[in-house]
Amino acid sequence: MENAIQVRNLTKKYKDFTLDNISFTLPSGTVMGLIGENGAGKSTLINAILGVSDAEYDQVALLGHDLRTQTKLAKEDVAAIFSDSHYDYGMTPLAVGEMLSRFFRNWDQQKYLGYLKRFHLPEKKRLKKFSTGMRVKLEFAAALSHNPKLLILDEATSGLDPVFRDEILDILREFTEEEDHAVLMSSHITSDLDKIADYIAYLHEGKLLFVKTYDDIRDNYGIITCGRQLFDALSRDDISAYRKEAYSYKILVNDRAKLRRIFPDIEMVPASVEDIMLFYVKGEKVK
Ligand SMILES: Nc1ncnc2c1ncn2[C@@H]1O[C@H](COP(=O)(O)OP(=O)(O)OP(=O)(O)O)[C@@H](O)[C@H]1O
Repeated sequence: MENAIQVRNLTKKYKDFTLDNISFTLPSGTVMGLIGENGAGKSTLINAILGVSDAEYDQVALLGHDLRTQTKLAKEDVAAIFSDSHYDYGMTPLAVGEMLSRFFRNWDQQKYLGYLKRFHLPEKKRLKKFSTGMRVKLEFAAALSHNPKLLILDEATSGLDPVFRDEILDILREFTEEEDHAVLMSSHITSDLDKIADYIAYLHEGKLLFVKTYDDIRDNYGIITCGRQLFDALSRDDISAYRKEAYSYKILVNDRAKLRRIFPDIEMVPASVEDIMLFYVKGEKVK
């Protein structure tokens, strides 16, 4: 299987922030959710991968093409969607389609008109009269109609209502059924990622804390609630992060089965992606 995205040792420095030596791979045919608190560096990473902002790196390859030496090829089959439209607000959807048909060799006008209808977007209304959600829907219609192989979404779904978000998740699921397609999506709506992500990449304060399969997270992470005695008895290696409460500890662990073997009576529940974020941001870190 080819990789849709390959990033090796990417660093981007701002005055007060460093995106620090990021490496990861997104295999084709899969969806990766990029999570992290506000200011963690998600947009900075996405912009660097798209070549929108410059960054230092050993390698960035999109759909097998090197971003530095094969820039045009690398970007050709990539579509990026953000949380608002980047088209001129004086344009209508038809004018946007007309413009894009000249720009993209794979433009599919019938598909585009189909999406406008499906998303209830008036063909001849100017974008300035659209709501933000409608403009983002237009971005999806446009992005999907030039038949990209890699979709990169930066908080693209956050302003959308739950019904349409659900429809978009269905569309993304269909999209990645093609084995040479892939999606990288940053989102604060972790329940969406629960429904669709094959991989979760977690950025925290400019560092990539982990890239794990969703199944690994679901099957192995857990939260233990216990007193001081058990907290002290646990190996530090088994504690990802913890929170001290009035009379107990809440501990994020990443190997439920192992702890269940050692402490059969332990009070432990599975941890969601959101739980993991909360522990890393608000909890004490052991490692
Ligand atoms: N052009 C810039 N110049 C200086 N600093 C910047 C610039 N763009 C972003 N930053 C800083 O980089 C850090 C990461 O910002 P970024 O937008 O990548 O975070 P994010 O994870 O996408 O956050 P959010 O969830 O709020 O969208 C922040 O501290 C931000 O202030």
